[in-house]
Amino acid sequence: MLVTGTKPKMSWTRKILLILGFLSTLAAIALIAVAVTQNKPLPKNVKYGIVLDAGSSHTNLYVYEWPAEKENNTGVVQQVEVCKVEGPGISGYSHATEKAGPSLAQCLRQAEEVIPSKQHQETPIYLGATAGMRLLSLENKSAADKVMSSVEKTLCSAPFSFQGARIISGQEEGAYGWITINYLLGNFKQSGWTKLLHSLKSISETSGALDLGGASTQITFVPNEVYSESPENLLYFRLYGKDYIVYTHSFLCYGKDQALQQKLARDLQTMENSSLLDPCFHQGYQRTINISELFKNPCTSAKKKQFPFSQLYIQGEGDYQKCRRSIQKLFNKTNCPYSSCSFNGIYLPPLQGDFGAFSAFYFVMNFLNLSSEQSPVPLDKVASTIESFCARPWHEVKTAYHQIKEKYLSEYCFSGAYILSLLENGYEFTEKNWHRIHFLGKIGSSDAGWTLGYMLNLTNMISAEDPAMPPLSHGSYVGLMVLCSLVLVSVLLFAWLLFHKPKCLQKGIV
Ligand SMILES: Nc1ccn([C@@H]2O[C@H](COP(=O)(O)OP(=O)(O)OP(=O)(O)O)[C@@H](O)[C@H]2O)c(=O)n1
Ligand SMILES: [Ca+2]
Repeated sequence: MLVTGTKPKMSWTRKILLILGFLSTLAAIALIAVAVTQNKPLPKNVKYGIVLDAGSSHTNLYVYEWPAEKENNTGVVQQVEVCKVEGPGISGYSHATEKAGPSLAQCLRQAEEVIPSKQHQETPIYLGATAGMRLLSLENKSAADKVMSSVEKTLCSAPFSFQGARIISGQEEGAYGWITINYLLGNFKQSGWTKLLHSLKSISETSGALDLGGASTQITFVPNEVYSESPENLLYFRLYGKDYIVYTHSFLCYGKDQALQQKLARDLQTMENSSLLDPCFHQGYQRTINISELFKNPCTSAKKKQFPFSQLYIQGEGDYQKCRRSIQKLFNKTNCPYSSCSFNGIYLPPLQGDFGAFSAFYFVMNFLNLSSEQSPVPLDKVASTIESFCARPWHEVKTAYHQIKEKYLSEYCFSGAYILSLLENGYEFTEKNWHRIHFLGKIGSSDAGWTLGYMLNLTNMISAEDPAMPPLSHGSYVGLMVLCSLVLVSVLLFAWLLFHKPKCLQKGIV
């Protein structure tokens, strides 16, 4: 048979099928291209901010950075640099006030290196002074003013945008510490599905904050119910569309250095000679203290009296139980004008939720290996560890930890005992809720402390209202759209093939 040269004519259905196939491939390619280009990282537009934490024992300078376009989101600001200022805290310059400012110069230079020079002018710089300066203001207001002027002068001459140097209140210190840790832990983040879940279950837990400095200590948390017994301890916040009623109290003179001074001032009251056998220091440890210096301080001045000696000679005894008993006397639990108190007649509502304990709480517990989150140490084990540490003779401790500064090392026994007294006797944490305290130094790359919260607040980076976020991020939205479109096209194609079997797929077609 003769085969003609004409090709078999393509049927209409086959043509449509081919066009549909072509179009759906094109659509799939377009969708994928859009998804890829849309999610390509934009050139980094970073902003910086600097906060100096002028604490009683030392000053730290922190540099924070965040993506400019996301500055009102929660959890986007992170610490990129910390610089420890050499020498004492600024309150230690009361006898040479003009030297307080220049002491910050080295860290300011370090900040200049971290931040690109074209952004120096727009970078805000803040200094907040805490309990050391609060005490100096009480003891010698004019010296305190001169110290603040000196640091202000130095910060003004730095190439950054100076936003103020001030002594912050204990309430602010507590509140900003609480904001910092909850911001870093993502507890304010309530967008999309988590928000829905939270509103269904009405859960919106924040973490309490425990800060222990050299001169003051703060406790801040959201109580279970609104107790209006002591309004001065309550703060009202609206953050990311949610209201918070926060309890806070700052105990001036109950930082760990001032607590030691208070203890020594008490011990002196009953001494007949200048030598003190101190159970809170290791056996074999010796220290000499100038008595007039000890009583200059507002935390001890009420106990000032005439002594027949001018120096106090401390001899370590290394007896934890005795040490705890002597520290206990610092917490007056006898009268409470409210339904419940911590100590010294200060209102404390029932403890609620988890607590992040930072600064010296962390330094001390971390040194004693008692801060592990993986294997939390129960309260009785914590006490026995501190007891055995206190019982070790000083020469042995010094050899074992020769790399640690003697000032810190010699006081870890006292500090461990003081922390347990403050938490157990002061705030009444028990064996039952001890596991709710988490000793933390950093959260991610940022130090736990009041500075980040302070900057977030002053730069208006925390919005009062929820930034009305869609339930899905942009990337997940595009990805999901691509996936759904592909599934839809395939299903349609398959269905069409099934019900309108084109001739080309039918048997017998050549
Ligand atoms: N590795 C470290 C670092 C500090 N410290 C001690 O921790 C206390 C200070 O802690 P910090 O939080 O830095 O206090 P300040 O901010 O200086 O004091 P305040 O907040 O009261 O103004 C001081 O007694 C210091 O000697 C310590 O034992 N071990
Ligand atoms: Ca501090």
